[in-house]
Amino acid sequence: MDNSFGCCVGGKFVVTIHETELKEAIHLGIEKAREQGRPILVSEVRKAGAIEALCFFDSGRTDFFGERFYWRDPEGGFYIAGLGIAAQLSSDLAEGRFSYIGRSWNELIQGGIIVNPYKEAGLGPLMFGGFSFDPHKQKTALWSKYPDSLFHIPRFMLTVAGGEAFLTTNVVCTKHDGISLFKKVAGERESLLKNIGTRMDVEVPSLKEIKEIAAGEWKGTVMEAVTQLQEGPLKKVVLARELRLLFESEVESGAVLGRLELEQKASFIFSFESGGDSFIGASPERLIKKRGRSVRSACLAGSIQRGKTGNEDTMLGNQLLSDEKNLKEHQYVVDMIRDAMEKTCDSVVIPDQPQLMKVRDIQHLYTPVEGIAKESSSLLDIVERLHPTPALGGLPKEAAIAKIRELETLDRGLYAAPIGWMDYAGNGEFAVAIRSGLIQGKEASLFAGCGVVANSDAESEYLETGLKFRPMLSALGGIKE
Ligand SMILES: C=C(O[C@H]1C=CC=C(C(=O)O)[C@@H]1O)C(=O)O
Ligand SMILES: [Mg+2]
Repeated sequence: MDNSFGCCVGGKFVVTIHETELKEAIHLGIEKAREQGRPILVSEVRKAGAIEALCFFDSGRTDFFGERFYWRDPEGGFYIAGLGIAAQLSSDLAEGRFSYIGRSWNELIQGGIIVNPYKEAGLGPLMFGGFSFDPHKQKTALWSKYPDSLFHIPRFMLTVAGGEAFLTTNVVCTKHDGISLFKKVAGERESLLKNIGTRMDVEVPSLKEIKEIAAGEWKGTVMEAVTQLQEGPLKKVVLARELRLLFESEVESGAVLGRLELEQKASFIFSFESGGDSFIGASPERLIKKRGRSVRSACLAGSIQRGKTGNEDTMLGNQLLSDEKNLKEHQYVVDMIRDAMEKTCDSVVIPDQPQLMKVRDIQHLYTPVEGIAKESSSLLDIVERLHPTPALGGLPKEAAIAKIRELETLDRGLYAAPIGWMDYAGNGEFAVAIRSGLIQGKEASLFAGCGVVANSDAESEYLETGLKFRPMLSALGGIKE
């Protein structure tokens, strides 16, 4: 199989650099840091010519390995790629973690010097990262590189929006810095931009082995959950399992992202590196998008396979639209999201009936949600209200999380959790990090779960999780077609 993907087209990229603005801004930043006795964030945005986001990501492969992130939205027109860490917000707090990160972010950007003449969201100072699924769950070594809340403010970031590319440079100035800080950052930027467009094709290495982690035990857990769901008061609980993959050599996330981009056109594509590990995925599920006060969310739950022919696919879709078990699984999500959105929004619009969302490997029941957020509701306030929706946790929320903590052997880490970004104006977007995996050198863990309700069948749920592994398995060369 040919696993190679070229990512840069056109060969030559010209980026015009006017250093004066960054130089002046850093100079001012250092002065301000001395006056105020605290660090000052400096951020400069400029147009970047025709650079592809994945190309930019790949060009940081050596110098910024372990400090990169990548994001593409499902509409396909918006990309961000970050290299290096200008600042980091992290915490293992379990209670109040969303507001802690929100406060830390506001402190960091407060009084910052921002040179950004453009109107687009996702430029200038921006934090990218995520929150673990359940900060109360006992941690294992699997997720040791990711604190429960982890956000990076990149040194360099490429944003592609509305067909144009923008380069952001972020620097935190302290009272101890001098003008050598500018020289250092400008030098890094110059060598970064020189590297773009000269990358070699990267390949996903051969897959040696796929280990199913405790599949039999997992089915037993589903049956146990079904018994408890029949007794009430729990209505739904989402249970997940893991595959562990072994490769011939180290997996380069740029190669995996290239394949996900081609294969999963209707999904969010993301990657978030920390300490040498890389959390990566292709999620079809939006948690929340915010632009100004306009917000969008999605109810996504209830699943069936894709058909081999157009007719079969339509038939399966119709079957899903009228299947009692899946409709129930879906309705719990709609009810909870409506409630969470009504608490944080002035108005909310949700259609009465679900429609189908078809992605390459699976089809889902899908209900879009739109609203106007209250003046006082920040993006993170809404994330906190929504996470986890019953598509990832269950219903009632707290009881379901506690049940997962008790029954599931998997350490979910960032799987099924909010991953995304927020800029300095409060715009941003979080997806639910499903159809995902954690790459660790020559190994990777993949995760998939399913909504268990009182009339679930363990074998069908097992097969459904099999479908949900496919996006990552395929990108990693684990599906021979
Ligand atoms: C928990 C996952 O999917 C959720 C999203 C869509 C459909 C789901 C379902 O039908 O069970 C799940 O709730 C996963 O992919 O790991
Ligand atoms: Mg399901």
